[in-house]
Amino acid sequence: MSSFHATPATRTSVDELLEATRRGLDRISARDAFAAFEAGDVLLVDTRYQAQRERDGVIPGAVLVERNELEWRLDPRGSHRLPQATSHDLRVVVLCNEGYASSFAAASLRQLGLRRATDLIGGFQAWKEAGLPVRESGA
Ligand SMILES: O=S(=O)([O-])[S-]
Repeated sequence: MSSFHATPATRTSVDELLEATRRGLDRISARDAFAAFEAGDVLLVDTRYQAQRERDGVIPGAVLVERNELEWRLDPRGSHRLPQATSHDLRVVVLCNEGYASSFAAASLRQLGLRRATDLIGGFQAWKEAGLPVRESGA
């Protein structure tokens, strides 16, 4: 009977992977993201879970896309794309709760050709702590 032995070619820790991923992103602070959002220059994409949104609120004007749908909703060539996802030049700022998962998410969008995709440093928590606009989820 044969057995399967997976031998990883390399072993990278998640911290190393995160650091390497972030080298390819020009991450943005909450205040700078807000300014760009106010200027109509970014699409803010909130990938937090519904439970997090219900607990902490949402950013008015941010688009809600759960992480598992992100690539399908943002690919400008995809049949399931958001109406806003019309160009690879779109400046997308992905946010999660604290700004970890969003770095991997933004890197994935870059692989789709969204060359300006990045993520929000500190995530929603940093946004809220900076006193930037938040409203209740569902309000
Ligand atoms: O844990 S997280 O903030 O990266 S979603």
